[in-house]
Amino acid sequence: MLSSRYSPPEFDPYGDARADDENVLWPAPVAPGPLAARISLPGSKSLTNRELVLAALADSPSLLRAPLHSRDSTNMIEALRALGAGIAEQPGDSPFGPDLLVTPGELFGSTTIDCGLAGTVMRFVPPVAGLALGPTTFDADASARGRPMATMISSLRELGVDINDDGRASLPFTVHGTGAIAGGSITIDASSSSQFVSGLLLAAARFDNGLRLRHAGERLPSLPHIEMTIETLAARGVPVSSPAVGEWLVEPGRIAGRDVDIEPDLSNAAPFLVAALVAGGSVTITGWPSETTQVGADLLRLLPEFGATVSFADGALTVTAGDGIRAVDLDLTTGGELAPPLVALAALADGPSTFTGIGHIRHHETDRLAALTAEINKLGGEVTELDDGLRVVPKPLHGGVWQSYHDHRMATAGAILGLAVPGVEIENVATTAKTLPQFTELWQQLLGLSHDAAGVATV
Ligand SMILES: O=C(O)C1=C[C@@H](OP(=O)(O)O)[C@@H](O)[C@H](O)C1
Ligand SMILES: C=C(OP(=O)(O)O)C(=O)O
Repeated sequence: MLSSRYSPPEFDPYGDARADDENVLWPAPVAPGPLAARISLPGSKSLTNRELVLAALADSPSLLRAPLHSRDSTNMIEALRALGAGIAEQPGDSPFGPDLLVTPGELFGSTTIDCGLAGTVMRFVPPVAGLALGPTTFDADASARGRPMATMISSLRELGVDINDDGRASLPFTVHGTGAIAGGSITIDASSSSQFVSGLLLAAARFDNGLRLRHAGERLPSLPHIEMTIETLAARGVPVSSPAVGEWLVEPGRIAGRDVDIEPDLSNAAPFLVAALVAGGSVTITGWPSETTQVGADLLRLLPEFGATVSFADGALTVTAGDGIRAVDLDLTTGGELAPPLVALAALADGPSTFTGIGHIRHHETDRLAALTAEINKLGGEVTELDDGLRVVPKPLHGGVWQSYHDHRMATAGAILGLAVPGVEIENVATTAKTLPQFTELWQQLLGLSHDAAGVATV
């Protein structure tokens, strides 16, 4: 029997309960044998939060079917409600929570918005607040206050929005909305996050003069997420043209309401699929879209590099283990959010691996390069930070406490190692509620385990 220090968090996705609990250790279960699992996952964070913003800015109501219900989506819903959007639950077909009917309303400020830990809330909502009448103050969890915001603050100022940040160029700050944003032509440096580009594009059709946005910087990470923004806009009748690489043009115009099915979160599929390589056997994720802009689709290309076989049939993706885990040399510029599970996998591979193109993940929920290095090395591993990545040399690992740093993907990366390494205990596994409040239950389902009333895994 596993330790009994963990009991499942009581997370109310619509309440203001803080999911994080730093004083709890969750004993990560060791895989009891090769897997034969079929798992369904809740909706995509990136799609849900884009569709919520677009629905709030649209000119008629939208129905979001099978949206994500998690801390990030709750923060987004509360933010948009506070600014005047009507968002009501409606029974739907998803086992993970109700559909959402969004009725756009006149936008008013005079409110405070809690971004929690959500990059999508802190980067997508300030332009909406600029379109609202009255001041809107933005703040976030202490651990997220340091995430880069300077590009968004200076962009909005250049587009004609008054922002008071007391000279910090970071959270907290107040957007003094006047009900309109002039818009125009600006050049930004989005090297630290693609979300600056997405946040500006999502609201740009509502700017008086639209937006000509140019990125001039060392690098542009997470391009699939920008593609996702462009595609969700196109589906609502807003064309985004790209006259040159790193340049986007949005004419002023209406944003249409629409009913939309939210795809399952393919980035949250990563730890479950990776588990097949660690434990052996196979893992199937249901509802896998045949076409998508989600970067999780890259797993079809990436997991075979580690030795897996990937097959797609009847709308489900199956990953089957090969002989062992192969070392890799990967540039993850486009898919930085996939790095934590893949790095954990590499720590169990048959030779040294290198990951590059991910300098920007130092600015995710935590400095993920430092956090992965510290935690894997604490278990006996040998990970070295590079300028823009990590070098991972597999070593025999031992159990120990794995810190999560308020980072859902750090918590799930620890769970991956725990499949193979007895005695790994995850601090604050509840932080997975950021995008997957059902993580521990689904992980037990993955392993064919059940849990008792106290949430302790049993075979
Ligand atoms: O727009 C989005 O939904 C996201 C963009 C990416 O951000 P960065 O470009 O900051 O990596 C990604 O890592 C994040 O999880 C979600
Ligand atoms: C970087 C991530 O989140 P956020 O949307 O808060 O940036 C992530 O989910 O990996």
